Amino acid sequence: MNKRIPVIAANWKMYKTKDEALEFIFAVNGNVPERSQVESIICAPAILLNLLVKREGEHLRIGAQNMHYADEGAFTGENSPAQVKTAGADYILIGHSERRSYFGETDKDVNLKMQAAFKYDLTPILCVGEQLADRESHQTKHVLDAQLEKAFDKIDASKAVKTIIAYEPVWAIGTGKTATPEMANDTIKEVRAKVADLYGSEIAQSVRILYGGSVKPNNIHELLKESDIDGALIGGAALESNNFLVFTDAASKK
Ligand SMILES: O=C(CO)COP(=O)(O)O
Repeated sequence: MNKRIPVIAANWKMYKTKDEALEFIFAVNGNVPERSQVESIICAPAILLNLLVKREGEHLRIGAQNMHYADEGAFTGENSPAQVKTAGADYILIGHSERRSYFGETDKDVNLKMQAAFKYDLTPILCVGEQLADRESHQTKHVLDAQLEKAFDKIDASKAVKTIIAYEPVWAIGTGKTATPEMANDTIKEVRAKVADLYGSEIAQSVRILYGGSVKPNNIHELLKESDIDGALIGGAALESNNFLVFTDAASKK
């Protein structure tokens, strides 16, 4: 089995002005580990993509947070996959729980975006996660399996293996409640088992699966010690350049 290269992805959500984005990128560029050690990614608002791409150093990469699945069309306010790609982004967040809950994104939309990502050679960071009520009623596995099955519909194995999956329990996002490292690892093992179900164990062992939800500089090390946690997708704490470097440094030691 090849070693899975850890991934640290910042999800900036709707934060940072142009000047704040520039300040961040100048602070981290040149200080992130080599890409052979860690994939360091900033998922930025679409309007900042090009600005950041122009300044990304050798080892930092830029991703978008959302796109439409259509090639083009009359969809006011949306960005197409080709626009994201030609802005220079390499990654695309798909199915973040905030997109699902505030913007009505369905599993069908998620699947169409997955297909569009591969069509335009963007690496998807596919977000899945259960609500608190799902966990309390022991439905976590059922909910995650359904999200994964639908997201990977019509995606062949050669593409699936390139997908980065982010397991983000919805109850842990922005709440300060982190899943314990053991709980996160156990659930990520279930996610990996579902990928094995869909594509076989070799592919499941190669796919990177991240944890997301209230990751902070003081819990990243514990999380990364777990066998199946291949990195993190981080919101609030990754808005600080110093923290981002703590995260990428921690991942370089995995
Ligand atoms: O939604 C998240 C990353 O996509 C997690 O956000 P927080 O790290 O702020 O909890």
